Amino acid sequence: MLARNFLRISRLSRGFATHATSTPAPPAVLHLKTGQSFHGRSFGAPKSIFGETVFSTSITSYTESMTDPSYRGQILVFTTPLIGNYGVPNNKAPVDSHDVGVYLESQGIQCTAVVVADVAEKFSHYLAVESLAQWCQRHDVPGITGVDTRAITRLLRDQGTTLGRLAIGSDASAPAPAEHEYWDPTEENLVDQVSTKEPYVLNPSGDVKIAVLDFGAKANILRSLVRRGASVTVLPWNYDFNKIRDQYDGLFLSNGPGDPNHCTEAATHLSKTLKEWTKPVFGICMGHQIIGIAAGLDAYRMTFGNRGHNQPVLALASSGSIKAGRVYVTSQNHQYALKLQDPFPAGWEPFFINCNDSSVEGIKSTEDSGKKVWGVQFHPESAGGPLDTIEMFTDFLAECRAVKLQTNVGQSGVMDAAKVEPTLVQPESVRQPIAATA
Ligand SMILES: NC(=O)CC[C@H](N)C(=O)O
Repeated sequence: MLARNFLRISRLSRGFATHATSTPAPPAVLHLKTGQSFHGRSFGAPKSIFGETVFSTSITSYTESMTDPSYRGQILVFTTPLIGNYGVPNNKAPVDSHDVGVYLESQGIQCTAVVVADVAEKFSHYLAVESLAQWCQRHDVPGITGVDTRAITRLLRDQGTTLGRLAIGSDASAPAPAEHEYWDPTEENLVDQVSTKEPYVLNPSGDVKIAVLDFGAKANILRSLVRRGASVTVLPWNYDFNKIRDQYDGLFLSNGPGDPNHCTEAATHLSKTLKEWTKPVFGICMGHQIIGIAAGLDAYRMTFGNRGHNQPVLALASSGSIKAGRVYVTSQNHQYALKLQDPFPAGWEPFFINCNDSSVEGIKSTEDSGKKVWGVQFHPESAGGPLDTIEMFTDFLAECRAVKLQTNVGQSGVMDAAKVEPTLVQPESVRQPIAATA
């Protein structure tokens, strides 16, 4: 009893640790390519970087947002003024064949830098092991605090997502970069940088076999499939699934960073799949955009995108747990969207629409198309954000199980496992280290 209390007290006191530094933080400036500069103080890594400046309206879950691979190349501005007050938990989960070895959304910080009005130097949470500043320092990611994030957000909202430079220390007194010096991450294929290089399998004994095309999958997408009993084979984003599709009961396309138009190779493979294969397909965010492109829709760049955990979407059709006419509050992080066109390509219909800006939030195959395909622009897996649409994973797997049952009826043997041999490697060893983005 005494020992338990002692453990509890020592855990609590660690949670209330303060990390005020004795030396004053170096100066920092956020320059925008459009000519505005915001002066503040540096925290995290003392390193200057370029990136694409975006804002998120999420109130909590800075740890999940910052480890979401879709933020690759981006300078993330939090509209919530106080960030860091619950610190950062340990991110190293036991690695086994059921899990991806992390508690957060990937191995490390994915965004290029963070911008906050007031970084919390004191943090308090029973799981916290370090402050936001210490975590950023350890991952070589710079931050700026003491800037007017409301003013920055209003600018970005009006002029759109803007290229930026975070200048730290002596760089902060240098003039702003010339326009041509700004680095535009969207010119690169960021998906190729974050996708797994080798296939790997999670939960190989699961009763239903799902292939995941990894465009930069958040860990909670993989967890959400595994925890519902699926065996999950994670494939590189440009893997031609058609070569092995007969071995699988369903195909899933993940989220991912950057411009979906860099991933036409995946869309080409997928259009073949959609023409020749009738098993269930589900895509989230980048995955949804790739499904849309394969279906014949266009993806366009939005002015400032949607980033936050409070985005309302209206369901236009019923499917599984989703009821037409209902509004669901969702987690989002995207800059691109599918263009709404009338009519929609034959065999497809809009599934969700955003209540704020009327952008397309989901598409699905029509009942009479003979297909079972769904794409959603938002993140049903949450992490962070509301769980209003989490049962879409259950719906997808229920459809996969139903199709598997039908397929197996009348067949003598089990499916031919010899045709595909994805190597079972522990996720840790296949995840790429976070490369410097400056
Ligand atoms: N979260 C995502 O998958 C984002 C998709 C794409 N990179 C976009 O910004 O629109």
